[in-house]
Amino acid sequence: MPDFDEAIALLEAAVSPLGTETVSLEHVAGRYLAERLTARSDAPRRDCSVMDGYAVVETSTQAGDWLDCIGEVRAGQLPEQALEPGQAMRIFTGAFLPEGADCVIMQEYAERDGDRVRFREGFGPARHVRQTGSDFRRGDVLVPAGARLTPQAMVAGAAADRAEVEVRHRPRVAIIATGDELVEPGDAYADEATLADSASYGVAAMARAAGGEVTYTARGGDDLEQLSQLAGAALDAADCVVVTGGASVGDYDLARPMFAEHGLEEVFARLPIRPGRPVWFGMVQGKAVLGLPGNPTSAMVTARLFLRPLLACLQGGSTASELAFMPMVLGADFGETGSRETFVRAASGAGGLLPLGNQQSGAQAPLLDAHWLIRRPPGSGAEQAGAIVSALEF
Ligand SMILES: Nc1nc2c(c(=O)[nH]1)N[C@H]1C(S)=C(S)[C@@H](COP(=O)(O)OP(=O)(O)OC[C@H]3O[C@@H](n4cnc5c(N)ncnc54)[C@H](O)[C@@H]3O)O[C@H]1N2
Ligand code: MOO
Repeated sequence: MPDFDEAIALLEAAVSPLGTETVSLEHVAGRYLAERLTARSDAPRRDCSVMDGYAVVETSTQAGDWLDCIGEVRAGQLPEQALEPGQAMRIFTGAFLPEGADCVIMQEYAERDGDRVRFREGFGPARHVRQTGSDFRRGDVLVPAGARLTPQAMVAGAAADRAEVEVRHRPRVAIIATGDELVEPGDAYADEATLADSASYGVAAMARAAGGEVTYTARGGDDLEQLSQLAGAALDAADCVVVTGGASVGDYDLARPMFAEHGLEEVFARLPIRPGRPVWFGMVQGKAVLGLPGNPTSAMVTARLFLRPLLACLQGGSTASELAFMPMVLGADFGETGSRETFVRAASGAGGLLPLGNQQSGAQAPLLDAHWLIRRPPGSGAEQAGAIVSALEF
């Protein structure tokens, strides 16, 4: 049985990125780049002012001395003349410095008298100039291929000065919830034997947030023939299929059997992790199929640990960027976590991460506060508040 890291490596090796398309910059937020975006010019293109004020030659400017004011320059204009020592030019934030100038004095220090200007003590020493190329140079890679266009990356992407960019297709995701007891939320209260299907709503939301497009959803009872039909329809409608429930070893656990006649090639099934031991992954007709445990907390933890990396791989991204565990301070004591590698659900508090009191796989309400997963190696002992733990944003 592979461990968690080995399972992720197996998943990454099995999945190839989807094709690409050219999309206008306006519509690429959240998409993964299929090409790298390089700078077409320096930024700034010339030395420019970061303040509203006066451009001067620093060494020839003393507090109290009058300078000749020779015109002005605004953002979007090229300066019309060079500056000599003893002169100043009115300048505004973002405007290019005239040739000869090397410093901008904020207008708050200026006393203007017609064509003359002088400055009060205390205007230095900051020069208030952004140097040519101090942001980036022509030819620099601003966003690498495989990067996701996050809101921050959109700024760099747009600064690359391209109207259209090549991105990966969004993965079409099918989600099938299995279990006789499941009904659509809204229908459960009237029948005691039923349960609102909650897990697939969380999984769908996570798939969308990770760039997926949910093109097919279905709920199936514990009936192999019916489930097999749903599996076929899901494979037709999507690039990858997620199944919740039916993953374990019970007589009615049919998630893997329902893909058998479609040609399931198992990559892994059952992992030594908690929660989520029954998680499984395989390829069917070249499409990825991920099986998550039905217990809602287990489903969401395994969706975070496997679905997000899977969707990143399909979009040309890396599993590593989705699984960026980081050192975090523990805000409260907690006990030993047992022989399986454990992903403890935690809230964030002022003093660090706070493991939730309810760590049951079937928990639903506590997920609201579960913003972190603390990764505990197999056999980890008790830990005290203040310890540094490895954690992943959930
Ligand atoms: N003998 C064994 N029994 C179990 C094992 C095992 O190794 N040996 N593993 C346990 C573990 S761990 C988990 S996790 C569960 C998950 O198994 P399944 O994936 O087969 O899940 P189900 O049996 O279908 O459902 C479990 C639980 O969750 C509820 N559920 C299912 N789907 C949803 C949904 N979409 N929304 C809300 N709730 C859902 C379902 O009613 C059950 O209560 O198996 C253990 N058993
Ligand atoms: O592995 Mo299950 O997900 O613990 O309850």
